[in-house]
Amino acid sequence: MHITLLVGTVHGNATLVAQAIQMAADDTHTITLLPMDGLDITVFDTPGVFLICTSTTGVGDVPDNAQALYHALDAQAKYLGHVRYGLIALGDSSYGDSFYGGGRRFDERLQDLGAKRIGDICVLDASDTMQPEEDAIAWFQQWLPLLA
Ligand SMILES: Cc1cc2nc3c(=O)[nH]c(=O)nc-3n(C[C@H](O)[C@H](O)[C@H](O)COP(=O)(O)O)c2cc1C
Repeated sequence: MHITLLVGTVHGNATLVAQAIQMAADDTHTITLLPMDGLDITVFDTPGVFLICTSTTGVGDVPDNAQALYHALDAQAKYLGHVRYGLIALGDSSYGDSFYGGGRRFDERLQDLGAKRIGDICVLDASDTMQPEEDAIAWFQQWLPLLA
């Protein structure tokens, strides 16, 4: 199965997590890692499933490189009932109510458009883990069988 791994990041933590996931994939899955920069809703026409890996900036906002794609989900809104996705959300619980808000924004908007999230959100809390890559890989190994 093909997985398109969409990465939203400010300082690169989400990219490191995404690269670790890509390295951890077995032979039955191919993963294309795509920084979100400049993407629009047509990326969801790609065959296969999607894995969104995004951090949060500002006060619960999506990273700058994810703004175009996030806003395209409004500006180019269309039914995404064919889309299945997983979500890895980086954040820091010290931000209180805006904790992993960037990931939650994508999750809410994609579900508004009919997309189906597979599995629970993988929340990587900078205040809680020193090993986000390892945590993400452990989540990913549990997530893959849910795609069958
Ligand atoms: C300026 C700034 C604002 C942030 N705002 C939030 C926030 O509102 N909610 C949250 O959960 N994390 C917030 N964070 C924490 C980041 O999401 C977290 O450090 C993450 O690991 C950064 O990943 P990145 O390097 O891929 O952007 C913020 C970090 C910075 C530097």
